[in-house]
Amino acid sequence: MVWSPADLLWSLTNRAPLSVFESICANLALVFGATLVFDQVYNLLRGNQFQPRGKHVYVTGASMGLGRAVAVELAKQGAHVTVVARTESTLKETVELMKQAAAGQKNPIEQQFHWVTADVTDREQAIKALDVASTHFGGKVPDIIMTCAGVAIPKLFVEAPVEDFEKQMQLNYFGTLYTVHESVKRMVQAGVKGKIVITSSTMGLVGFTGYSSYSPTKYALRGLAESLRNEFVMYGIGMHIYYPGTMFSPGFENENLTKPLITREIEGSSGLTSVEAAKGLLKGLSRGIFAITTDFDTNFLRIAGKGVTPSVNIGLDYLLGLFAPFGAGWFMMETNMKVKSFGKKLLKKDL
Ligand SMILES: NC(=O)C1=CN([C@@H]2O[C@H](COP(=O)(O)OP(=O)(O)OC[C@H]3O[C@@H](n4cnc5c(N)ncnc54)[C@H](OP(=O)(O)O)[C@@H]3O)[C@@H](O)[C@H]2O)C=CC1
Ligand SMILES: CCCCCCCCCCCCCCCC(=O)[C@@H](N)CO
Repeated sequence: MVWSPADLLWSLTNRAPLSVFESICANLALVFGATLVFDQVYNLLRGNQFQPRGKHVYVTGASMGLGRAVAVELAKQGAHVTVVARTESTLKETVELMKQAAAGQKNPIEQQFHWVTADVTDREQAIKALDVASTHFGGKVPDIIMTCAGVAIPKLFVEAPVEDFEKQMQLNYFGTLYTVHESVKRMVQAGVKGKIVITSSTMGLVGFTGYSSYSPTKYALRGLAESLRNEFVMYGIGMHIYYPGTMFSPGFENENLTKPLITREIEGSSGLTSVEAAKGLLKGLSRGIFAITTDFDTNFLRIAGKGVTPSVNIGLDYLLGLFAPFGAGWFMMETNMKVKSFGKKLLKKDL
């Protein structure tokens, strides 16, 4: 095997040739190392792909949780931000937090912070909110749209009313769609090469007990993002999708009220604060990543189910992808076992 890159390098040391096994390992290590270096160099050459300073960013679901944290981080980075949700009082709080965050900047610019109340599941309200947000900028559509509004109502399938399925699809999918559709139409018309960032979930990459009404809404967003990423190439509009894992937010506290114990057991207790998640999301955007993750498990699931989604790091994704089936198989077996024993207790009979 003296012809392979690793063998050639090794031969420079004048030691006994590598065995076939050693050679394979060494070559894999070389590819692995090379992709890491390539990724760093590529990122350096490409530069920062997300510069919100002086841009107008429109954030839905920004009265608390992830959306609020994103808005505050953007304020720190010098963006003009319009925050949208249904509750005036908490939106005003977000505006205050943004002002405080912006005040701490090194080279502050004159920034605008606005709030608009709207129920984004109502198409007319969603469109009107965009109009209102634009009025402060001479009628110009925002440069960057980030949709964070969403809800989870975890329950066992047979205990969940059909209304739960409808409600979550209406907010998570259509609530996102209405805003994205209207804003992109305006961007195209005005020739704005903007960016769209939508929020899915780990549950947009995997499904398990308790999330039958939620997971499909987040998978739907994946389909939307995948289609639009390709379509927007013709306009120079950037499309991104964020797959957060657990975030300790007001929404999370709320969903835990209905969450079956088995669902908690499967999902575990680790998670990020909304601020950590928001920072991770913005970092992913600055690297120009299409499918953004901020935790190990979700990144693993992204790689395991990659299909024809653009890579984060081609070599690394491919290498980790070699191991993905083992992790996925393990997770599936473990989860099946957990659910089976949960079922025995619940139904008090053998399944
Ligand atoms: N927390 C988690 O563990 C995870 C969350 N996600 C997703 O991340 C996103 C943010 O989650 P999180 O921060 O926990 O959510 P929160 O419930 O904490 O916040 C949700 C935000 O959306 C707004 N909102 C809710 N309904 C509407 C509506 N009809 N119209 C307009 N705004 C609305 C809320 O404000 P108001 O009530 O005032 O309208 C609030 O600002 C969601 O899409 C969620 O599905 C994904 C993975 C994990
Ligand atoms: C090597 C093993 C790899 C497989 C790991 C799979 C782990 C799954 C953990 C799922 C955590 C759920 C997070 C999202 C929850 C969510 O979206 C709701 N909380 C919404 O608010």
